[in-house]
Amino acid sequence: MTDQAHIRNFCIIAHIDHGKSTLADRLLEYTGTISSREMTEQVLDQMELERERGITIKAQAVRMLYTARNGEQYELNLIDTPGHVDFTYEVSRSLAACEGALLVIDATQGIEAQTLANLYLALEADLTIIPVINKIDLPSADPERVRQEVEDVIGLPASECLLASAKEGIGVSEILEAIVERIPPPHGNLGRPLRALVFDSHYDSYKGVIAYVRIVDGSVRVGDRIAMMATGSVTEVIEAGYFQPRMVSTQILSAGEVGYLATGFKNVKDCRVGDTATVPEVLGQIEPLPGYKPAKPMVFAGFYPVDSDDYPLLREALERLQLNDASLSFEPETSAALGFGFRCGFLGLLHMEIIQERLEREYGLRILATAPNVEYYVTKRNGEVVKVDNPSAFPPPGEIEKIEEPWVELSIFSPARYIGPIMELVTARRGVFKEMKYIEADRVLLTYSMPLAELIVDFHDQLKSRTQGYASLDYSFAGYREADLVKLDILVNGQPVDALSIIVHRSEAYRRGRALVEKLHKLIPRQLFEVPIQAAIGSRVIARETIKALRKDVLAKCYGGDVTRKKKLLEKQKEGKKRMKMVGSVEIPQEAFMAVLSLKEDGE
Ligand SMILES: Nc1nc2c(ncn2[C@@H]2O[C@H](COP(=O)(O)OP(=O)(O)OP(=O)(O)O)[C@@H](O)[C@H]2O)c(=O)[nH]1
Repeated sequence: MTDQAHIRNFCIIAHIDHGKSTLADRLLEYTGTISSREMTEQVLDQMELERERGITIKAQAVRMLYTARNGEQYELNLIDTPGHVDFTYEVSRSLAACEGALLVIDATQGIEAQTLANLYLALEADLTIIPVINKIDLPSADPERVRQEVEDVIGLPASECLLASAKEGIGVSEILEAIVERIPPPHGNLGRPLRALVFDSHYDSYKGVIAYVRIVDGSVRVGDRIAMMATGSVTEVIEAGYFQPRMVSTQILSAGEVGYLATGFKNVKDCRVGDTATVPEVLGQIEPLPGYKPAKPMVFAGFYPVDSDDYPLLREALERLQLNDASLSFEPETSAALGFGFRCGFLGLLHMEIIQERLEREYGLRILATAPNVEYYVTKRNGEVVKVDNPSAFPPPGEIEKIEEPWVELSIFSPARYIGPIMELVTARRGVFKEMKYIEADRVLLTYSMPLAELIVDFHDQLKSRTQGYASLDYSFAGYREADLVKLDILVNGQPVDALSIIVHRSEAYRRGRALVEKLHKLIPRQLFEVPIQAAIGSRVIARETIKALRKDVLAKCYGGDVTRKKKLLEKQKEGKKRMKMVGSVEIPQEAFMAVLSLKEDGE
């Protein structure tokens, strides 16, 4: 147990790729927490997937011991924060466990959308900010320009910026000194009943749910009974400790400290991020720590096993992933076209991709995913309000009084020369311009409101391609607004394919219907008979294409001679079949279900 005056709790916030993980590694190395021999590429990014994608998904905490220039030893707790907009809430809870933050900015790039988004979160949490200008070793680094940016945009004195190269280890000891000198120690009340903030949790098959906690008041010992204030769940602490970076168990964690508690809970739902752990005796008598929000999925998609025998396995896999991920939701759904599957809810598109990849990689499942959509509030003529997270479940048009859809507030950072193309893109997506601010002579911050549904349809890729990769973006949920939306149905061979239905703005319906039908015409392979593809609103067909019947046998062109070639062709066909679904008598490939996602490319 360390006295609070000798504890510093901090995190590192940065835009993606500005060097957060590399700097964390250097700090661990410099403080001897981990020797360079033990050093794996990036200690804090544990999951294989994270490493491959170069992003951090789960927040973690590492304790370092550092002897400062004043001769005293400090316990420095570094809390890692997730680096993607889908995980803003998790970031905010990690920040709430700290008193200070290193704000890492790439000396060649300057401030980006997430630099600011994270900074605002840190300021909301009242953190002391230490700006660190990283990558000064690069020839294109311009630390003076970034220093000025920090002063002009963020409002911190340019003189407070530290210069560093995480890669070369330059500036690391100055950063550690600044952490001790500038970040205030925690001021918890040791004499009060326990209040501990859960800033992350994960499920361990031996120890149950491991909660990552910041002890705000009081203390907790192994064997103590604890209660979660939001969920009301009660358990006994099986083990307590901290990460260095491996788990080190201790008997007690006390006010100001950061560590883990093995709770024995069987599901992270009992121990949610943002909840407050206390002692059961005071439940209902003391205030929980502020800021708890139950995770709310924003993006929904149907997941169907390609092989319908895999349905029970898919359920089991989703259940297991959910043990570890309270923001993943799923419930069974049946599609006339795709059979039995699940409607899953995610925080955002990246979250969805991660889950799909894990199902395939860790559970060997082949999944057919429908195009993602948002959740609508539909008010019916009879006054009833229904939440609809699946386009095929939309009430018939005659029953609908009004429809509301989620909006986001969007900020985009870009060189000024791309303002035109960005404006065009956002306007085409029903975005509403709010504000433009010049950061420097040639860089702007543009703010818009936009429907979330428009953002999840390849917006990010479009933005990148229109700005040659220079623009960065961030968004936050900004409530529901009424919209004139219609359901677009797709009929293949005269049969409506429920999993291909999408919700679109009325003014866009014709264009989108046309584009979708054309795309499907290219994606659905020819069959032995003619297949009409139609787009319809209600019973009105607005677009049609016809896939001609297949006449020749694929093998015919091999003239029977080349056996290896024949084999290859058959292999290829088999490969293609893997992700096909028979819908009525027509085979539809996975790409067809995702076609709606890339529709805008051609249209705009
Ligand atoms: N030249 C140079 N490269 C650096 C420096 N710091 C980090 N990098 C490189 O920049 C890239 C991104 O660094 P990371 O540490 O993974 O960045 P990050 O901010 O953790 O990225 P996310 O985990 O995606 O948020 C890597 O290729 C690093 O090797 C530096 O000081 N100098």
